[in-house]
Parts: sequence; structure tokens; C-alpha cells
Amino acid sequence: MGIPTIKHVRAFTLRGGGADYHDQADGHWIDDHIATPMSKYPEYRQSRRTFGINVLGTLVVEIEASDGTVGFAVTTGGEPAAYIVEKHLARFLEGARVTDIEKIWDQMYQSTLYYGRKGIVINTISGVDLALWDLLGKIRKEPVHQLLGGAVRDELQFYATGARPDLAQKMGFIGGKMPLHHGPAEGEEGLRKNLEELATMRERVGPDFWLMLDCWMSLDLNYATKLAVGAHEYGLKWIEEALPPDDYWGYAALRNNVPKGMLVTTGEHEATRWGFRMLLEMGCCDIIQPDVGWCGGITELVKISALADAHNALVIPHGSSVYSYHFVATRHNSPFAEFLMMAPKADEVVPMFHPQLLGEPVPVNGRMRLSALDQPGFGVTLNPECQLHRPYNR
Ligand SMILES: C[C@H](O)[C@H](O)[C@@H](O)[C@@H](O)C(=O)O
Ligand SMILES: [Mg+2]
Repeated sequence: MGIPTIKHVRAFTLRGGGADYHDQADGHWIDDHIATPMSKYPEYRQSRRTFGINVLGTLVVEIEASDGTVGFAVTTGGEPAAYIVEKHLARFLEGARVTDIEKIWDQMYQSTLYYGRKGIVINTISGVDLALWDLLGKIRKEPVHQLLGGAVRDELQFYATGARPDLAQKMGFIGGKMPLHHGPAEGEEGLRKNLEELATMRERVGPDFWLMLDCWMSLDLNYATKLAVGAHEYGLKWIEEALPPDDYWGYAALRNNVPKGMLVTTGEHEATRWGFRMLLEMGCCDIIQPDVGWCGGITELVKISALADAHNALVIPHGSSVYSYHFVATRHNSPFAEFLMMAPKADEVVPMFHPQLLGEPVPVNGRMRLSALDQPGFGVTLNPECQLHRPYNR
């Protein structure tokens, strides 16, 4: 029996949480006055949805092989991403063998260089790549971590991102990352509030539990430096994504400015081995945080991770559900992972891409046994109750 070929590629859109996890209803911690590059405009300060953080929605890529096996993946991308899949990328998949993952990635990347390189195009390529790995795993009846060379640990450990690190500590997570609520436009008063929030949380969790701040690209170098210096007395473990992703020079300066022992992290909005080479070679950060659904997929993250390893940098992927769990299990320089608390009050563990993926594993007591990832491919199926829409039917 020869290697199956790819018969059909289909791109669907989905709304409501899931891979576009910022697409939440009112009252969710993830949309409660979080500092962003748009916070300088008061009308866009309270809710990130007002400026469009959830405008894209979820892209679902479905790939059907000649033997009837279907692989799929979800990522952030919605209708524009569906257009790119159906009108442009599908031609490189349909007729190819299911094992042609490297070649397909190169053709998708090279053919979109004139309008891609980062952002939505690399999100789209990532979604296709993840679906290809899911398909290959399902055909070979192996979980993706085994296709990647096998796990280096029997258990994953997680830090939790959300408004309640104190609750995350009680749930067994190894640390808590809080969103930053006030940006430079709110001046010294906002900076004081940021530090007060951190001080309060440090009081609740005691001296040893990891506390981190996620600044979501919202600061300038001077403000980030003052925040880091002020946060040092509260044992801030790392300051995340303080500056806009293209300000490699600012990150290199910030890394020199922060107090000794404090880590600088970034990368969730960076893409491809070339973007991460820039971060690493310019000494921008101690930990890179690629999102496997946004940086180029598993095929690219393997390359990014090897680069980071050569620079003694950790690779702690931005929370992306099973897609990062299978990767983290296989890399020595990924000793822990992120879990995004998607319950509105960050007070319980729910699947990160809820409600889209059936069989999506969650950490128990802040950990995940490798056995939770032993199903073929990424081990999840699309929730049939989710309303799929195929905007560019072929
Ligand atoms: C909590 C942050 O503001 C983002 O919403 C979060 O998705 C991302 O930055 C993260 O690191 O989890
Ligand atoms: Mg972040």
C-alpha cells in the first residue's frame, strides 16, 4: 500500500472562543482593562474587543487523504485565512503525499513571501502545517510527540495565565502570569496601580511562587524599565512582551536595564526562524514564547527551538492547547508550558480552546501526564456542535 495522497483541503471559520481565545463575552478577565498599544486611546482602554482583538475568529483547516483519513487543526485567522488556504495554499497540498510536510511548508512560505512573512499569512501556514501533522499521526496511528522524536519527560508542568495567580497556586500550577492593566498613558498613577496589584498578589502567594507580568506590547522602554525596577521587590520572575514585537533594539536595551535575576520574555507575536534568529542574536530575551499556531506551525517551531537551544534560551510556547503540549513534551529546552485560564473568573481549569476541541486534555494539579497525549495525531476531534462555515467553497 503506497503512501496516501492529499485529496481535499477545506478551510472553515468558527466564532466564539476556541483558537481565537480572546473572542469572549463581557465580564471575562481576559478583556478587563488590559494594557495594550491601543490604551493611549481612552475609548479603547477598557476592552480589547473594542479595537478588534477578536476580529479574525478561528480558522479550521481540514485535510482529507486518499485513504479517507482526515486531519484538522484550529488557529487564529478566520475568513481572511480561509481565503488564503482555499485560493492560494491548497494547490501545494492537493495531490501531494501526506509525508511531504517539509516541501509543502517551503512552497507555502516561498509562494506567499510577497505578501506574507508574518501575521495572518504565517498563522494560516501554521494552521495548515498543524493539520498535516495531525493527519500524518492519524494515518500512522501515533501521537505527534512520537512523530517528533519522542518525549523527553513523562509529565508536563504548567504555569497559569490569568487574573488569579493565588487560585492557580492552590490548583497546583508552578506560577501565575497576570495581565498588566495600566499602560504609559495612565502615567505614574497607573504605574503605582500596576505595582500595587503585584504587591497584593505577592502577599497572597508568599515568597516563592512564580509571579510574572504580561504587558502585551503596551509599553515603551522607559516605562518598562521603571516597572521592572519597581516590581523587583515583589520578586517578579519575568516581564513579558513589554514592547512592540519589531522593537528588537528596545528589547536588547530592556534586557540590560532590568534588575539582575529578572527575566525578559517575548515572541508570541514573532514568526519564523528568521524572526526568532533576530530576537536571539540581538540578545532580546531570556525565554522565547512562539505560538505554534502563529509562528509557522510544528515544522517551523522545530527549527526555531534548535536555534534557541544553541543560544541557551528556553522555548516556552505561548499557550496553544494540544499543539504546544505535544511539542513541549519532546524538547529539553522546554521544561514547562503555559496554560491559559479560560474560565471567566480564572477560578477553574477549563480546556484552553473550549468549546471547539473534544478530548482536549487539561492540567491536573498543574501537571499533565504524557499518557494524556497518547491518541493519534494531536488526539482531539472537532466539536460537531460548533457551527462551521466554509466561506470559499470549491
Ligand atoms: C494575558 C495576555 O494579555 C494575553 O491575553 C495572553 O493571551 C498572552 O499574552 C499570553 O501570554 O498568554
Ligand atoms: Mg503573552
